[in-house]
Amino acid sequence: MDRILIEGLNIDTVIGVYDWERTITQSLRLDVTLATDIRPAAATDDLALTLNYAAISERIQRFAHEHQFSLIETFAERLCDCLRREFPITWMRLAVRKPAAVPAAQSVGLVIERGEWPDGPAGETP
Ligand SMILES: Nc1nc2c(c(=O)[nH]1)N=C([C@H](O)[C@@H](O)CO)CN2
Repeated sequence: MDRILIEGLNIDTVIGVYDWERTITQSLRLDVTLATDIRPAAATDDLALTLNYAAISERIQRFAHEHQFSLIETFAERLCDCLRREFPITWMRLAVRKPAAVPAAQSVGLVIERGEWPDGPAGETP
């Protein structure tokens, strides 16, 4: 199965469990993988037949400005729900990194996968 990628998307949002974190915005860095068959769009050169990575990136930025979660877990789960409701995404992987959270670490974060992996050649895995 083909994949559309959005890598290293920086977003600013209110996120964190501590009082001081509720008064500031912090950066998260997102990597998004979206399973799709690119062949209909490639055959017709038509953006409407694929997942528009620009529109999805804008939606992610808007989502980040609209919400103020404590945990990156909640941010990730709710963002996947939102994107899967609004775009024809059958399967996605989302990595959320919070680079400034642990100074001794380059970044901390999580990866989740949601949806059904589309049928494909036997043995193919995400
Ligand atoms: N699994 C998680 N652990 C922690 C989170 C989180 O969102 N998920 N958040 C924090 C604090 O907000 C931290 O980022 C402040 O530096 C701690 N652990």
